[in-house]
Amino acid sequence: MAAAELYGQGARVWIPHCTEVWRVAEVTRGYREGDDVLHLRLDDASELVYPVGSQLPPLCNPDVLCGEDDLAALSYLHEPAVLHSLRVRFLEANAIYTYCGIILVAINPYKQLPIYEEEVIYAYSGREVGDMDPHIFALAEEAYKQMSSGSLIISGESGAGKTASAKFAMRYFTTVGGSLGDCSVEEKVLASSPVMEAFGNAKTTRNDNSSRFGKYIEIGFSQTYVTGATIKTYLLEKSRVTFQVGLWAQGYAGVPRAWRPAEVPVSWHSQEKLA
Ligand SMILES: Nc1ncnc2c1ncn2[C@@H]1O[C@H](COP(=O)(O)OP(=O)(O)OP(=O)(O)O)[C@@H](O)[C@H]1O
Repeated sequence: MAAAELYGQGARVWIPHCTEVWRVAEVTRGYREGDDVLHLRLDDASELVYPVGSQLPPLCNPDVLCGEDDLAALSYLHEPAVLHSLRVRFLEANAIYTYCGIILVAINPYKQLPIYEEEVIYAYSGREVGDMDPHIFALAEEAYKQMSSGSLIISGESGAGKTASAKFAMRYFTTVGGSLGDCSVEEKVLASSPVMEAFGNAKTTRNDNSSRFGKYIEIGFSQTYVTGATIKTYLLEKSRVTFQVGLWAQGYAGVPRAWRPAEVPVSWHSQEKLA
């Protein structure tokens, strides 16, 4: 569709904003090919002449699509549309999960929500993705069905909730899979998390219980029963190696070399301290 049609009078667009990140504005004078400005009215009724440069601002989706549980259903899929949809779902419906095609986007609610109980697990068991609200259990069910080839890749910035999501998925597998004979296997699998965290986690400014390395967790099944799990660690990010601030300040004096962060020479730390 031509730009003049899309940016006609009354069309709504997103414009960047210094504190709100994106703000909605309405086109007050239809755009014509070659115009170098767009006449807009913001939601507080103030008028704005917006320089379009080489790119027109992103268009808003129709209100009816707001809060859709799959971002792929949006007419316009761009940063402000994604952020707005996730925000509306989170604030208005307390919905922390949203699909984006086969990907599940999760927002860390930083509080316990009543959506992980056993009855919720059984509600998702045997269902197809899309039958129910987006949920980590829906993806876990999908992986459980595929069994031999299913993997869940959980990524996100520090504190996003990767470890928590992995634990919810493990709880799902051990609940729907149960175990054959030795009924404590699933408890052992779940109980491995605190042990791993005792060795491998540390408090950072982003997360009180931040993982220092990635984990590849392989859950073994015999038919549909959980028989055990193996955890391989990987990606020990050097930037994630922690140290005590006091030691930093002393330039690691007296600290064995093996205990110092390897990637930064001690002298650098000393200079940093002096700076
Ligand atoms: N769905 C959730 N419901 C409630 N609390 C959550 C949820 N997801 C994460 N949290 C909480 O948020 C905090 C950070 O989560 P988590 O440790 O899983 O982050 P992470 O992505 O693994 O971080 P890092 O990369 O630093 O290890 C934890 O205290 C966790 O309990």
